[in-house]
Amino acid sequence: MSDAALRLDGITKTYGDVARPVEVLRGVSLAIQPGEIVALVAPSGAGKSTLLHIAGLLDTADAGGLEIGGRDMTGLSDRKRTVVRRQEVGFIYQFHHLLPEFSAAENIILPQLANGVARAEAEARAEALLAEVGLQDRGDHRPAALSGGEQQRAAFCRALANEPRLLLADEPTGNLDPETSDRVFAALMSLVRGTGLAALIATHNLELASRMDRRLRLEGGQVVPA
Ligand SMILES: Nc1ncnc2c1ncn2[C@@H]1O[C@H](COP(=O)(O)OP(=O)(O)OP(=O)(O)O)[C@@H](O)[C@H]1O
Repeated sequence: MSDAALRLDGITKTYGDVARPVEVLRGVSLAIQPGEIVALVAPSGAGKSTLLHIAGLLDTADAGGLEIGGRDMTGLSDRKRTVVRRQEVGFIYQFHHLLPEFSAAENIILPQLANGVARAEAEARAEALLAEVGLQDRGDHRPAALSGGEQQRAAFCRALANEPRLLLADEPTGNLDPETSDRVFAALMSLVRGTGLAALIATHNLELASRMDRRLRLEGGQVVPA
């Protein structure tokens, strides 16, 4: 069997101080295989952002094991964590976080340049990704000139720009109206399916969760099948 794209083993995380600890993750274990799209369903405040940030190397756990693509991430230097994050992980947030002063295409090109991709290649990839989500004519527009759904589709392209092994999404359609959310989610699923990468997608929307391969619930600081 191939290595899991993501493996968490007994991850714990507590915020606050000794007098008033907030135990958010109490031993989270999960594995996601390449090509799998997994929903993470959790009530507000259950710790889903904390879990995604740890999985994506944006935060560190207090204890537990973390592997990305079969490689142990515990004990890596900050510099190495940054390199792995840039090369292997794509992030999508509830709000797009596109850079406002750059066009949609530039937002997809820049992370590639930061990763050492040649400009012409980065431009071609941005164009291809934008076309896949129906934004082939909007690459020159800045985020402010795009609708909410278009901004989010551009953000999907940016997350996939460096061909990550793992996609982590935190309520990717959470700020869109139901109809737009539905269309934008379909674009995301088709993009992800086209690449065969592994995805962990947090959502409150049970209908969207039902369209993924598998569902996990984060409850009481632990992850269980939903
Ligand atoms: N830096 C922090 N210091 C103290 N407590 C924190 C910190 N960050 C998060 N928390 C607490 O940890 C818990 C989990 O937060 P987290 O943001 O991971 O939840 P969530 O499931 O993503 O919630 P939501 O769906 O509302 O965004 C919450 O009770 C939150 O108040």
